Amino acid sequence: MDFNAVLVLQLSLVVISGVFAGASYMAWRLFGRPRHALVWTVAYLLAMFQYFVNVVRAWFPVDEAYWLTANFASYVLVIAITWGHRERLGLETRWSQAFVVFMLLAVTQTIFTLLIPRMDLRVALGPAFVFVAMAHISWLLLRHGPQPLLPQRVAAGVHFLFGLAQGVAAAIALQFGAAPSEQVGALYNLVNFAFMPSFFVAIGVTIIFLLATDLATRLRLQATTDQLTDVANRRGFLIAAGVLLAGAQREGRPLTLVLADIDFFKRINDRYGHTIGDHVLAHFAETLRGCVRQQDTIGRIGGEEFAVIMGGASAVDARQMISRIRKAMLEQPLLEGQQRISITASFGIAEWQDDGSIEELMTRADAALYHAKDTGRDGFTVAADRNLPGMVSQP
Ligand SMILES: Nc1nc2c(ncn2[C@@H]2O[C@H](COP(=O)(O)OP(=O)(O)OP(=O)(O)O)[C@@H](O)[C@H]2O)c(=O)[nH]1
Repeated sequence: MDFNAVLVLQLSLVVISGVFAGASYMAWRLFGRPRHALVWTVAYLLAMFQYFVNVVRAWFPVDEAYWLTANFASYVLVIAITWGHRERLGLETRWSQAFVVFMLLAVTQTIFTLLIPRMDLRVALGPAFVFVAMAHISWLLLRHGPQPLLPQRVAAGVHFLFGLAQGVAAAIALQFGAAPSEQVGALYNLVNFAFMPSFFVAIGVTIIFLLATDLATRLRLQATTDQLTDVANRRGFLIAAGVLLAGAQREGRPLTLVLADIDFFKRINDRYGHTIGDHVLAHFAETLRGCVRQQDTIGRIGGEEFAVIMGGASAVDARQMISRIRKAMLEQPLLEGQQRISITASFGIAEWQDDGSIEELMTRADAALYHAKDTGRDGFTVAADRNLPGMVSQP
Protein backbone atom coordinates (compact mmCIF):
# COMPACT_ATOMS: atom_id res chain seq x y z
CA MET A 1 0.00 0.00 0.00
CA ASP A 2 1.60 3.27 -1.00
CA PHE A 3 1.47 6.56 0.87
CA ASN A 4 -1.55 7.93 -0.98
CA ALA A 5 -3.65 4.85 -0.41
CA VAL A 6 -2.94 5.05 3.34
CA LEU A 7 -3.80 8.74 3.31
CA VAL A 8 -7.10 8.14 1.53
CA LEU A 9 -7.93 5.36 4.00
CA GLN A 10 -7.21 7.61 6.99
CA LEU A 11 -9.24 10.41 5.43
CA SER A 12 -12.20 8.09 4.88
CA LEU A 13 -11.92 7.03 8.54
CA VAL A 14 -12.15 10.70 9.56
CA VAL A 15 -15.43 10.93 7.62
CA ILE A 16 -16.74 7.58 8.94
CA SER A 17 -15.94 8.65 12.52
CA GLY A 18 -17.82 11.89 11.87
CA VAL A 19 -20.84 9.93 10.64
CA PHE A 20 -20.84 7.80 13.81
CA ALA A 21 -20.35 10.87 16.00
CA GLY A 22 -23.38 12.44 14.29
CA ALA A 23 -25.45 9.26 14.60
CA SER A 24 -24.60 8.86 18.31
CA TYR A 25 -25.42 12.53 18.91
CA MET A 26 -28.78 12.18 17.15
CA ALA A 27 -29.49 9.06 19.21
CA TRP A 28 -28.72 11.10 22.31
CA ARG A 29 -31.03 13.93 21.23
CA LEU A 30 -33.89 11.78 19.94
CA PHE A 31 -33.79 8.63 22.08
CA GLY A 32 -34.35 10.25 25.49
CA ARG A 33 -30.79 11.53 26.08
CA PRO A 34 -29.09 8.36 27.33
CA ARG A 35 -25.71 9.39 28.76
CA HIS A 36 -23.84 6.59 27.03
CA ALA A 37 -24.92 7.97 23.64
CA LEU A 38 -23.23 11.24 24.57
CA VAL A 39 -20.09 9.39 25.73
CA TRP A 40 -19.99 7.56 22.39
CA THR A 41 -20.43 10.88 20.56
CA VAL A 42 -17.31 12.16 22.33
CA ALA A 43 -15.52 8.87 21.52
CA TYR A 44 -16.22 9.24 17.80
CA LEU A 45 -15.18 12.90 17.82
CA LEU A 46 -11.90 11.68 19.32
CA ALA A 47 -11.69 9.06 16.58
CA MET A 48 -12.10 11.85 14.01
CA PHE A 49 -9.28 13.72 15.68
CA GLN A 50 -7.05 10.65 15.82
CA TYR A 51 -7.48 9.81 12.13
CA PHE A 52 -7.03 13.47 11.22
CA VAL A 53 -3.71 13.44 13.09
CA ASN A 54 -2.71 10.45 10.93
CA VAL A 55 -3.59 12.42 7.80
CA VAL A 56 -1.48 15.42 8.81
CA ARG A 57 1.42 13.39 10.18
CA ALA A 58 3.84 15.31 7.95
CA TRP A 59 2.91 18.57 9.66
CA PHE A 60 4.47 17.47 12.96
CA PRO A 61 7.97 18.88 13.54
CA VAL A 62 9.18 15.51 14.88
CA ASP A 63 7.62 12.10 14.31
CA GLU A 64 7.63 11.34 18.06
CA ALA A 65 5.22 14.26 18.60
CA TYR A 66 2.84 12.78 16.00
CA TRP A 67 3.21 9.32 17.47
CA LEU A 68 2.40 10.39 21.03
CA THR A 69 -0.52 12.63 19.97
CA ALA A 70 -2.13 9.88 17.86
CA ASN A 71 -1.64 7.26 20.55
CA PHE A 72 -2.92 9.41 23.42
CA ALA A 73 -6.03 10.24 21.37
CA SER A 74 -6.60 6.56 20.62
CA TYR A 75 -6.25 5.62 24.32
CA VAL A 76 -8.87 8.19 25.33
CA LEU A 77 -11.08 7.02 22.46
CA VAL A 78 -10.95 3.35 23.51
CA ILE A 79 -11.52 4.31 27.17
CA ALA A 80 -14.57 6.37 26.08
CA ILE A 81 -16.01 3.50 24.01
CA THR A 82 -15.58 1.18 27.01
CA TRP A 83 -17.03 3.79 29.34
CA GLY A 84 -20.11 4.12 27.10
CA HIS A 85 -20.71 0.37 27.25
CA ARG A 86 -20.31 0.26 31.02
CA GLU A 87 -22.67 3.23 31.40
CA ARG A 88 -25.28 1.59 29.13
CA LEU A 89 -25.18 -1.58 31.21
CA GLY A 90 -25.60 0.41 34.43
CA LEU A 91 -22.09 -0.32 35.72
CA GLU A 92 -20.36 2.35 37.73
CA THR A 93 -17.16 3.78 36.25
CA ARG A 94 -15.06 6.30 38.11
CA TRP A 95 -13.12 9.12 36.49
CA SER A 96 -10.16 8.16 38.68
CA GLN A 97 -10.10 4.59 37.27
CA ALA A 98 -10.20 5.85 33.68
CA PHE A 99 -7.52 8.42 34.47
CA VAL A 100 -5.20 5.83 36.01
CA VAL A 101 -5.58 3.56 32.95
CA PHE A 102 -4.84 6.48 30.64
CA MET A 103 -1.81 7.63 32.65
CA LEU A 104 -0.32 4.12 32.77
CA LEU A 105 -0.61 3.84 29.00
CA ALA A 106 0.59 7.39 28.33
CA VAL A 107 3.65 7.04 30.57
CA THR A 108 4.57 3.62 29.11
CA GLN A 109 4.14 4.96 25.58
CA THR A 110 6.29 8.01 26.37
CA ILE A 111 9.03 5.83 27.88
CA PHE A 112 9.22 3.54 24.84
CA THR A 113 9.00 6.45 22.41
CA LEU A 114 11.36 9.00 23.97
CA LEU A 115 13.40 7.57 26.86
CA ILE A 116 14.12 3.97 25.84
CA PRO A 117 13.07 3.98 22.17
CA ARG A 118 11.73 0.52 21.37
CA MET A 119 10.00 0.17 18.02
CA ASP A 120 8.34 -3.15 18.91
CA LEU A 121 6.95 -2.10 22.27
CA ARG A 122 5.79 1.34 21.24
CA VAL A 123 3.84 -0.08 18.29
CA ALA A 124 2.47 -3.10 20.19
CA LEU A 125 1.18 -1.16 23.21
CA GLY A 126 -1.82 0.46 21.46
CA PRO A 127 -3.22 -2.68 19.77
CA ALA A 128 -2.55 -4.73 22.91
CA PHE A 129 -4.65 -2.26 24.94
CA VAL A 130 -7.43 -2.38 22.32
CA PHE A 131 -7.35 -6.20 22.58
CA VAL A 132 -7.84 -6.05 26.37
CA ALA A 133 -10.53 -3.32 26.16
CA MET A 134 -12.52 -5.14 23.46
CA ALA A 135 -12.36 -8.45 25.33
CA HIS A 136 -13.62 -6.60 28.44
CA ILE A 137 -16.51 -5.06 26.45
CA SER A 138 -17.47 -8.44 24.90
CA TRP A 139 -17.51 -10.04 28.32
CA LEU A 140 -19.67 -7.21 29.72
CA LEU A 141 -22.11 -7.45 26.83
CA LEU A 142 -22.58 -11.17 27.37
CA ARG A 143 -22.74 -11.07 31.16
CA HIS A 144 -24.79 -7.96 31.94
CA GLY A 145 -27.90 -6.14 30.81
CA PRO A 146 -31.56 -6.98 31.08
CA GLN A 147 -31.27 -10.01 28.81
CA PRO A 148 -28.64 -10.99 26.30
CA LEU A 149 -30.56 -9.70 23.28
CA LEU A 150 -29.42 -10.71 19.80
CA PRO A 151 -27.95 -7.25 18.98
CA GLN A 152 -26.02 -7.38 22.25
CA ARG A 153 -24.58 -10.80 21.36
CA VAL A 154 -23.68 -9.61 17.87
CA ALA A 155 -22.01 -6.51 19.36
CA ALA A 156 -20.05 -8.75 21.75
CA GLY A 157 -18.84 -10.85 18.79
CA VAL A 158 -17.86 -7.84 16.67
CA HIS A 159 -15.96 -6.18 19.54
CA PHE A 160 -14.18 -9.44 20.27
CA LEU A 161 -13.16 -9.98 16.63
CA PHE A 162 -11.88 -6.41 16.40
CA GLY A 163 -9.91 -6.97 19.62
CA LEU A 164 -8.58 -10.25 18.25
CA ALA A 165 -7.34 -8.57 15.05
CA GLN A 166 -5.65 -5.92 17.19
CA GLY A 167 -4.16 -8.63 19.42
CA VAL A 168 -2.66 -10.30 16.32
CA ALA A 169 -1.32 -6.90 15.19
CA ALA A 170 0.28 -6.43 18.63
CA ALA A 171 1.86 -9.90 18.45
CA ILE A 172 3.29 -9.11 15.00
CA ALA A 173 4.58 -5.75 16.25
CA LEU A 174 6.47 -7.56 19.00
CA GLN A 175 8.51 -9.26 16.24
CA PHE A 176 9.68 -5.86 14.94
CA GLY A 177 12.88 -5.67 17.01
CA ALA A 178 14.67 -2.36 16.39
CA ALA A 179 13.04 -2.02 12.95
CA PRO A 180 10.61 -4.39 11.19
CA SER A 181 11.88 -6.54 8.35
CA GLU A 182 10.05 -6.00 5.09
CA GLN A 183 8.11 -9.22 5.53
CA VAL A 184 6.99 -8.57 9.12
CA GLY A 185 6.15 -4.94 8.26
CA ALA A 186 4.00 -6.10 5.34
CA LEU A 187 2.23 -8.64 7.53
CA TYR A 188 1.52 -5.96 10.15
CA ASN A 189 0.11 -3.63 7.49
CA LEU A 190 -2.02 -6.41 6.08
CA VAL A 191 -3.63 -7.20 9.45
CA ASN A 192 -3.98 -3.55 10.34
CA PHE A 193 -5.35 -2.25 7.08
CA ALA A 194 -7.43 -5.26 6.09
CA PHE A 195 -9.27 -5.71 9.39
CA MET A 196 -9.03 -2.47 11.31
CA PRO A 197 -11.22 -0.21 9.08
CA SER A 198 -13.91 -2.85 8.47
CA PHE A 199 -14.20 -3.79 12.14
CA PHE A 200 -14.10 -0.13 13.13
CA VAL A 201 -17.17 0.42 10.94
CA ALA A 202 -18.79 -2.79 12.23
CA ILE A 203 -18.36 -1.63 15.84
CA GLY A 204 -19.93 1.73 14.99
CA VAL A 205 -22.91 0.01 13.35
CA THR A 206 -23.44 -2.35 16.31
CA ILE A 207 -23.27 0.60 18.72
CA ILE A 208 -25.95 2.49 16.78
CA PHE A 209 -27.96 -0.72 16.59
CA LEU A 210 -27.71 -1.17 20.38
CA LEU A 211 -29.01 2.38 20.87
CA ALA A 212 -31.94 1.71 18.53
CA THR A 213 -32.72 -1.65 20.18
CA ASP A 214 -32.71 -0.02 23.62
CA LEU A 215 -35.20 2.56 22.36
CA ALA A 216 -37.44 -0.14 20.88
CA THR A 217 -37.32 -2.10 24.15
CA ARG A 218 -38.18 1.03 26.14
CA LEU A 219 -41.09 1.92 23.86
CA ARG A 220 -42.40 -1.65 24.01
CA LEU A 221 -42.23 -1.54 27.79
CA GLN A 222 -44.00 1.84 27.87
CA ALA A 223 -46.72 0.54 25.56
CA THR A 224 -47.41 -2.37 27.91
CA THR A 225 -46.99 -0.64 31.29
CA ASP A 226 -49.51 1.40 33.24
CA GLN A 227 -47.83 4.73 33.99
CA LEU A 228 -49.69 5.36 37.26
CA THR A 229 -49.07 2.05 38.99
CA ASP A 230 -46.08 0.69 37.06
CA VAL A 231 -47.75 -2.71 36.63
CA ALA A 232 -48.70 -4.10 33.19
CA ASN A 233 -51.57 -2.34 31.42
CA ARG A 234 -54.40 -4.36 29.86
CA ARG A 235 -52.39 -4.95 26.69
CA GLY A 236 -49.24 -6.01 28.55
CA PHE A 237 -51.25 -8.21 30.88
CA LEU A 238 -52.98 -10.04 28.04
CA ILE A 239 -49.63 -10.65 26.32
CA ALA A 240 -48.13 -12.05 29.56
CA ALA A 241 -51.25 -14.12 30.21
CA GLY A 242 -51.07 -15.54 26.67
CA VAL A 243 -47.46 -16.63 27.25
CA LEU A 244 -48.38 -18.29 30.58
CA LEU A 245 -51.39 -20.00 29.01
CA ALA A 246 -49.21 -21.44 26.23
CA GLY A 247 -46.80 -22.74 28.91
CA ALA A 248 -49.67 -24.26 30.91
CA GLN A 249 -51.03 -25.99 27.80
CA ARG A 250 -47.61 -27.32 26.84
CA GLU A 251 -46.64 -28.59 30.26
CA GLY A 252 -50.10 -29.45 31.57
CA ARG A 253 -49.59 -27.18 34.58
CA PRO A 254 -52.38 -25.31 36.39
CA LEU A 255 -52.98 -21.62 35.73
CA THR A 256 -55.16 -19.31 37.79
CA LEU A 257 -56.49 -15.83 37.18
CA VAL A 258 -57.50 -13.48 39.99
CA LEU A 259 -59.41 -10.27 39.33
CA ALA A 260 -59.38 -7.62 42.07
CA ASP A 261 -61.62 -4.56 42.20
CA ILE A 262 -61.37 -1.86 44.86
CA ASP A 263 -64.70 -1.44 46.68
CA PHE A 264 -66.56 1.84 46.43
CA PHE A 265 -63.63 3.54 44.80
CA LYS A 266 -65.90 6.30 43.51
CA ARG A 267 -66.45 7.36 47.12
CA ILE A 268 -62.66 7.64 47.63
CA ASN A 269 -62.45 9.98 44.66
CA ASP A 270 -65.48 11.96 45.81
CA ARG A 271 -64.23 12.28 49.37
CA TYR A 272 -60.48 12.83 48.95
CA GLY A 273 -60.20 14.00 45.35
CA HIS A 274 -58.85 12.41 42.18
CA THR A 275 -55.15 12.86 43.09
CA ILE A 276 -55.48 10.90 46.31
CA GLY A 277 -57.61 8.43 44.36
CA ASP A 278 -54.58 7.96 42.11
CA HIS A 279 -52.36 7.43 45.17
CA VAL A 280 -54.77 4.77 46.40
CA LEU A 281 -54.49 2.94 43.06
CA ALA A 282 -50.69 3.10 43.18
CA HIS A 283 -50.68 1.93 46.80
CA PHE A 284 -53.00 -0.97 45.97
CA ALA A 285 -50.70 -2.01 43.11
CA GLU A 286 -47.76 -1.85 45.53
CA THR A 287 -49.66 -4.04 48.00
CA LEU A 288 -50.35 -6.58 45.25
CA ARG A 289 -46.68 -6.51 44.25
CA GLY A 290 -45.68 -7.36 47.81
CA CYS A 291 -48.05 -10.34 47.98
CA VAL A 292 -47.64 -12.15 44.65
CA ARG A 293 -44.90 -14.61 43.76
CA GLN A 294 -42.06 -13.50 41.52
CA GLN A 295 -43.38 -15.46 38.55
CA ASP A 296 -46.90 -13.94 38.74
CA THR A 297 -47.90 -11.02 36.53
CA ILE A 298 -50.00 -8.12 37.80
CA GLY A 299 -51.97 -5.91 35.46
CA ARG A 300 -54.24 -2.90 35.79
CA ILE A 301 -56.95 -3.89 33.36
CA GLY A 302 -59.48 -1.14 34.07
CA GLY A 303 -59.91 2.01 36.19
CA GLU A 304 -59.81 0.40 39.63
CA GLU A 305 -59.68 -3.18 38.45
CA PHE A 306 -56.51 -5.26 38.66
CA ALA A 307 -55.65 -8.81 37.64
CA VAL A 308 -53.02 -11.33 38.69
CA ILE A 309 -52.21 -14.33 36.52
CA MET A 310 -50.49 -17.15 38.39
CA GLY A 311 -48.64 -19.80 36.39
CA GLY A 312 -48.39 -23.23 38.06
CA ALA A 313 -50.89 -22.18 40.74
CA SER A 314 -54.34 -23.51 41.62
CA ALA A 315 -57.40 -21.76 43.10
CA VAL A 316 -56.14 -22.86 46.53
CA ASP A 317 -52.86 -20.96 45.98
CA ALA A 318 -54.89 -17.97 44.77
CA ARG A 319 -56.95 -17.99 47.98
CA GLN A 320 -53.75 -17.92 50.02
CA MET A 321 -52.49 -15.00 47.97
CA ILE A 322 -55.77 -13.13 48.50
CA SER A 323 -55.52 -13.65 52.28
CA ARG A 324 -52.01 -12.12 52.16
CA ILE A 325 -53.35 -9.17 50.16
CA ARG A 326 -56.29 -8.57 52.52
CA LYS A 327 -54.00 -8.81 55.54
CA ALA A 328 -51.57 -6.30 53.99
CA MET A 329 -54.44 -3.93 53.10
CA LEU A 330 -55.58 -4.02 56.71
CA GLU A 331 -52.15 -3.63 58.25
CA GLN A 332 -50.63 -1.13 55.81
CA PRO A 333 -53.26 1.41 54.78
CA LEU A 334 -52.27 4.42 52.69
CA LEU A 335 -51.09 7.32 54.83
CA GLU A 336 -51.74 10.77 53.35
CA GLY A 337 -50.44 13.29 55.87
CA GLN A 338 -52.52 12.68 58.99
CA GLN A 339 -55.09 10.61 57.12
CA ARG A 340 -55.25 6.84 57.07
CA ILE A 341 -57.07 5.77 53.94
CA SER A 342 -58.33 2.23 54.40
CA ILE A 343 -59.85 0.36 51.50
CA THR A 344 -61.21 -3.08 50.85
CA ALA A 345 -61.41 -5.02 47.61
CA SER A 346 -63.41 -7.85 46.09
CA PHE A 347 -61.80 -10.72 44.24
CA GLY A 348 -62.84 -13.26 41.62
CA ILE A 349 -60.82 -16.43 41.07
CA ALA A 350 -60.91 -18.65 37.99
CA GLU A 351 -58.76 -21.70 37.42
CA TRP A 352 -57.89 -22.45 33.81
CA GLN A 353 -59.39 -25.60 32.34
CA ASP A 354 -58.22 -27.60 29.33
CA ASP A 355 -58.67 -25.86 25.96
CA GLY A 356 -60.05 -22.70 27.57
CA SER A 357 -58.92 -19.36 26.17
CA ILE A 358 -57.78 -16.28 28.09
CA GLU A 359 -61.06 -14.56 27.17
CA GLU A 360 -63.03 -17.43 28.68
CA LEU A 361 -60.87 -17.35 31.81
CA MET A 362 -61.46 -13.60 32.10
CA THR A 363 -65.21 -14.04 31.68
CA ARG A 364 -65.34 -16.68 34.42
CA ALA A 365 -63.17 -14.63 36.79
CA ASP A 366 -65.33 -11.57 36.05
CA ALA A 367 -68.49 -13.48 36.91
CA ALA A 368 -66.88 -14.58 40.17
CA LEU A 369 -65.81 -11.00 40.94
CA TYR A 370 -69.29 -9.64 40.35
CA HIS A 371 -70.68 -12.34 42.58
CA ALA A 372 -68.27 -11.21 45.31
CA LYS A 373 -69.46 -7.61 44.78
CA ASP A 374 -73.13 -8.63 44.82
CA THR A 375 -72.75 -10.60 48.01
CA GLY A 376 -71.41 -7.75 50.11
CA ARG A 377 -67.87 -6.95 48.77
CA ASP A 378 -64.63 -7.30 50.80
CA GLY A 379 -64.38 -10.99 49.92
CA PHE A 380 -63.73 -13.43 47.12
CA THR A 381 -65.58 -15.98 45.01
CA VAL A 382 -64.24 -18.88 42.98
CA ALA A 383 -65.61 -19.41 39.47
CA ALA A 384 -67.42 -22.71 39.00
CA ASP A 385 -66.11 -25.48 36.80
CA ARG A 386 -67.17 -24.45 33.32
CA ASN A 387 -68.89 -27.81 32.76
CA LEU A 388 -71.10 -27.41 35.82
CA PRO A 389 -74.30 -25.37 35.89
CA GLY A 390 -74.04 -21.92 37.51
CA MET A 391 -71.27 -19.39 37.16
CA VAL A 392 -69.67 -19.43 40.58
CA SER A 393 -69.08 -21.62 43.57
CA GLN A 394 -68.99 -20.13 47.03
CA PRO A 395 -65.60 -19.68 48.73
N1 LIG B 1 -58.47 8.62 40.74
C1 LIG B 1 -58.78 7.82 39.72
N2 LIG B 1 -60.03 7.37 39.58
C2 LIG B 1 -60.33 6.55 38.56
C3 LIG B 1 -59.35 6.18 37.60
N3 LIG B 1 -59.93 5.36 36.70
C4 LIG B 1 -61.22 5.21 37.07
N4 LIG B 1 -61.47 5.93 38.20
C5 LIG B 1 -62.71 6.07 38.93
O1 LIG B 1 -63.05 4.84 39.54
C6 LIG B 1 -64.44 4.91 39.85
C7 LIG B 1 -65.06 3.55 39.67
O2 LIG B 1 -66.36 3.62 40.15
P1 LIG B 1 -67.41 2.49 40.00
O3 LIG B 1 -67.21 1.74 38.71
O4 LIG B 1 -68.76 3.07 40.23
O5 LIG B 1 -67.03 1.46 41.11
P2 LIG B 1 -66.88 1.64 42.67
O6 LIG B 1 -67.21 2.98 43.17
O7 LIG B 1 -65.51 1.13 43.04
O8 LIG B 1 -67.92 0.62 43.20
P3 LIG B 1 -67.83 -0.94 43.23
O9 LIG B 1 -66.80 -1.38 42.25
O10 LIG B 1 -69.19 -1.43 42.86
O11 LIG B 1 -67.46 -1.32 44.61
C8 LIG B 1 -65.06 5.98 38.98
O12 LIG B 1 -65.45 7.06 39.79
C9 LIG B 1 -63.91 6.41 38.07
O13 LIG B 1 -63.93 7.78 37.80
C10 LIG B 1 -58.02 6.71 37.76
O14 LIG B 1 -57.11 6.44 36.98
N5 LIG B 1 -57.80 7.51 38.83
